[in-house]
Parts: sequence; structure tokens; C-alpha cells
Amino acid sequence: MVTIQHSTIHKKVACGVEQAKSVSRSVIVSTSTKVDYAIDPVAFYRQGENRIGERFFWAAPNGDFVMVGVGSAHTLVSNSDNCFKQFEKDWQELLNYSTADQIEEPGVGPVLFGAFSFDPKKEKTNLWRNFPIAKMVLPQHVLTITKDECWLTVNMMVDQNTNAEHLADAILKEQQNLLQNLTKPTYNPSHRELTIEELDKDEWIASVDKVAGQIRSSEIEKVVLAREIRVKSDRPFITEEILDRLLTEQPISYIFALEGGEDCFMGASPERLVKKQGKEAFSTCLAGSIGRGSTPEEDYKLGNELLNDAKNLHEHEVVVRAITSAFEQGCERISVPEKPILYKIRDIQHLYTPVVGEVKKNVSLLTLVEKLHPTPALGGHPKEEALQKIRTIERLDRGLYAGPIGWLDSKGNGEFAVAIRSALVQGKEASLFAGCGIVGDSDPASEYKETQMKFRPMLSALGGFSHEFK
Ligand SMILES: C=C(O[C@H]1C=CC=C(C(=O)O)[C@@H]1O)C(=O)O
Ligand SMILES: [Mg+2]
Repeated sequence: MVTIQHSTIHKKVACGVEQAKSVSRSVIVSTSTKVDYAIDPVAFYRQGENRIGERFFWAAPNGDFVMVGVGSAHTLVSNSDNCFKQFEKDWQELLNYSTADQIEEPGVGPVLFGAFSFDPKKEKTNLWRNFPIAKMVLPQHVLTITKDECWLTVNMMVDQNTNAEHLADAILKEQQNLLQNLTKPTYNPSHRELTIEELDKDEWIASVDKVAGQIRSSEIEKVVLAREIRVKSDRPFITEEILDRLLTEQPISYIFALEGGEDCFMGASPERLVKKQGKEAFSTCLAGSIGRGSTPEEDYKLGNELLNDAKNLHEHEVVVRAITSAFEQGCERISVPEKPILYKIRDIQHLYTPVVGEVKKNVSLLTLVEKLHPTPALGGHPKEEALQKIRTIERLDRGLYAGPIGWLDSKGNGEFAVAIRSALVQGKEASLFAGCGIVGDSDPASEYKETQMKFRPMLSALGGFSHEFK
């Protein structure tokens, strides 16, 4: 099933080589083809298994936009806290030396996909050894599925010595392999016996109590405290299987996976950080939580309770204030509803306020990400004081948990979610992360219960079940 003509791609690579010669540096050659048949994104991801360590998966809520990447034509890596600005500059420079088809569709053509650590200033542990502080990849092969179109893109980095014939052959051969087995995979739903270790559970509960006390007697208004559980299985986890479950069980969340070496960071986040499409920017304030009811009546009652609960409304309002203020710097004509509504996902319900604005001239998506991150839904308020508190009190290494994860294209469009409800999958083991917004009247036992609910999406997708997390 060849979708790009060999002669077309050969010509484009040869042109790229000429360009590389004239500018004395490597250049990106990118070409995209619209396909008129359905490609299952998980099947495409699975077919890329000989590129393990170099794949990513992204599906926006309701499958409105799906992007899968295999292989790496170029990788941007940063181990400093200046990563947003550095990547912005690197990307612009790469695009200045690129030849790509002019396609307006967001997410088609040269794209970067990647993730940023929650806090580059926090000391890194061995847990995240396979991930730098930040990385964004220009994939060799990209599958982009929008509401009514499906595209395949190949990206190549060529220099003056590239053999156009060889490169065109190799990339087409690999694309054919990726398109071999397009039927939706079926996975054995067999249940796994998981052993769950709650790391520093008592210390975490004590820290909630301590921080709530400090908040009552200081300028700090809110601090998000996270914890980790380590899960062990009798056999290796299969990331395709986990993706498949997440897509079925968490249809209105962002489903993501990013590989690093043998490890895979993945999750189902309900929380958008920011999306930019053309001139418009969209963000989401998502904070304040309660469980789901077992009957529609109970669920409605719980939702109503959340909508009127002073502690949760406060937790939420801090986020609305911070996101609005970040938008005021980068956007105009900002619209923010006065009151939150409910966002109900399988295991939990949240308070939700969407924020929309028109992006000011020359404000990029990465600039918005930098201004917004971390919102008080993940960090706290005031930002720096809350981060400092998290650095000293939290025992885990958050790594990419709660950091921005997403994509951007060559036209400035893209979207980032905050990587919560997530896990770092490492062979037969996985670390899961969950945090809670702590305010002055936080009750440690209820915050603990809230983290248990937030572990459920990933625990269930890993194929496990545990009474303590019911
Ligand atoms: C930090 C997390 O959730 C945030 C998002 C929604 C609700 C939250 C809350 O009610 O505490 C948190 O701010 C997490 O899931 O790890
Ligand atoms: Mg909360």
C-alpha cells in the first residue's frame, strides 16, 4: 500500500540535498499525503515496534485529533530551565531551513511532539534516567487524524552528503511496514495481579496537614502535593494494550504516550494547558474534585455538593485567577465564564472553567506554555513560593508528571495538556503519580482519598484492580 510515489520523494530529497549544499547545513525535507482509508492509530503505533524508544501517541478528547509519531528525524533536548525559549529558537531555525508541502491543516507537515519536566530545578533521580528535563521530537513518520481527514507525513533531515536514492528507498520501505497491519488490534483483557506499594504514604498525609497549617498562617494560598505508588506485575506491561484501554475507558481525556529508551510515560489527562489554533488560544481551569456516584441521583447530588463547596471553589478560583492573568499578558479579548461547571470523567468529577482569548501578535504557543506552567492546579499560588515548598517537602521525583506534554506544528498551531493521571511504565513495573490542591482547610484524610481516585484511570488501564483504590 504505497501512498507516496518513489519518484516524488526522491525528487524532494534531491532538492533538499541541493539546498543543504547551498546553505552548508542540514535541512528538513517534509512531505505529506492525504489517505482516503482509515488507519487505526494504535495499530500504527504497534507497527512501529522496531523503533521502540522513538514513538509517541496523542489523542485529544473524543478522538477529535490524533497524532502518532514513529522514529526521530531530529530531537531537541534540554537539561536546563530555559527549555521553552531554547526550543522556540531551535524550531524556528529548523523551519527556516526546511522544504515542506504547503498544507494548512493543523498538525500536518513538520511537527514537534514532546514533554517538559514539571520542575527543572528539582534534583533528578534515577527513576527518570531515560528522559531529559525536556525533549521534543520531529518524528520521521507521523499519522495525523483530524475529524474528517487522515494524513501521513514523512520528515527527514538531509545534508550535503545524503544519498537521495537510498534515503527515499529506506523511508518508503519503513512507511510500507507501518501500513502493514492496519486493523484494530484486539487485546486479551486478562486481569493482572498487581502488587501496589504506596511510597511514603504516612509522610504524605502528615505533609498535607503541615502545609495546610502553614497556608493558614502565611502568604501562601495553595500548594499542590503529589505522591507516587509503585506497581509491579508478574509480566511486562504492553503499552499498546494500555493505550487501547485508556482510549476506551477515558474517552474525554487526552491520551498520551512518550517513549524514552525502554520506558514509556503515558496517561489520560482531563486537563488542557493550552491550545493554539490560528489566532485563538484556549486553556482550561480544572481543579476541585469529588467522586462519582453509583446511581445517577447520587452522582447528581455529589456534583451539586462540589459546585457549592467553599474549599473546592477556592481551590478552583486560584487557578482561574492565575490562568486569566497569564492570558492577559499574551492575549486580548479574553473570555472567562463567571462560574465553573462540572467535568465528569469515569472515576472522578471536577470543577471546570474554560478560558479563551485572541493571541497577541508574535506570541507563540511555547510562550503561552511558559507563562502558564505550572498553573496552581499543579503547582500552587504564589507560583515561586509554592514551587519552593514542593521542592522541599515532596519526596518523589515528579519528572514529567504534571508538566506540559503536547505538540506544535510549523504554522504555530498546537496543543499541550498537563501530564496528570499518568504513569512511568518500566517493563514489569510502573510508577503512578497523583496530587491534590492543598488549601488552608484541606483535610488530610479526604485529600488522601482524592489521590486514590486519581490513581484509578492508570491502575485500571494497567490491567489491575485493587480494593483500596475503589
Ligand atoms: C494534580 C492533579 O489534579 C489536579 C487537577 C484537577 C483537580 C485537582 C484537585 O482537585 O486537587 C488537581 O489540582 C492530579 O491528578 O495529579
Ligand atoms: Mg482537590
